[in-house]
Amino acid sequence: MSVHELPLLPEVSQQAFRDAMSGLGAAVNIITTDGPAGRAGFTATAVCSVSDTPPTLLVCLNRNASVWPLFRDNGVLCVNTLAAGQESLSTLFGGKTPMTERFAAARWHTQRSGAPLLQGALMAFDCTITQVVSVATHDILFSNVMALERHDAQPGLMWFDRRYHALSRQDAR
Ligand SMILES: NC(=O)C1=CN([C@@H]2O[C@H](COP(=O)(O)OP(=O)(O)OC[C@H]3O[C@@H](n4cnc5c(N)ncnc54)[C@H](O)[C@@H]3O)[C@@H](O)[C@H]2O)C=CC1
Ligand SMILES: Cc1cc2nc3c(=O)[nH]c(=O)nc-3n(C[C@H](O)[C@H](O)[C@H](O)COP(=O)(O)O)c2cc1C
Repeated sequence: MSVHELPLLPEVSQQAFRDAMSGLGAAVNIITTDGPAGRAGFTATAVCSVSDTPPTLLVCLNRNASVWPLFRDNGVLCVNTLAAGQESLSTLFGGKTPMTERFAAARWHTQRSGAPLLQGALMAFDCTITQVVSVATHDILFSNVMALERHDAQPGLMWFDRRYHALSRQDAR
């Protein structure tokens, strides 16, 4: 049977999709930017490795987010992967909190792109945005990694089943 002959099925609802996606565990990241448009950051689990040559990752950003125009205009970002114990930062950057309040809760420095790197993050990927593809409600920000910082002796942080879980290295057998 070709794809054109498949019977018409009812659409998968937004809620059914979200419920199913809640079963895909993911790392928790704070994505930051800075530049002519100003400083901004948001929490994201939709982050993925794309290629190692050149080192490329992607971040999915909802175009309705208040931070969206700042990422578009600055053209740089940093993926700060959170460690266990940094859950409150994730909540702060994932809500409706004013930007100054979000950044006041931690210490930051810069590397090559000028985007803020979080002191004490598990990993920081300092990037230039190389390509933006709009799909449905989100923009996919393809980004070239220009510099890296690692502090990965700490336990990791996962978002799974709509809550945080600490992930220790000893569990990985
Ligand atoms: N990719 C995204 O834009 C994500 C957005 N969120 C936002 O964080 C808040 C809390 O999320 P949860 O507690 O996990 O419960 P939830 O029921 O809103 O989401 C469950 C799962 O569905 C997916 N999801 C949620 N909203 C989405 C969106 N607008 N576009 C694409 N995928 C989406 C994510 O994988 C998420 O973990 C919600 O406001 C949600 O919209 C959370 C995770 C990813
Ligand atoms: C655990 C978690 C994961 C999230 N992942 C994403 C994501 O991958 N992409 C996205 O656009 N928004 C994601 N969000 C929502 C954004 O963090 C939120 O919309 C952002 O802080 C902008 O909010 P604002 O419009 O109030 O500034 C996530 C939120 C939480 C709590």
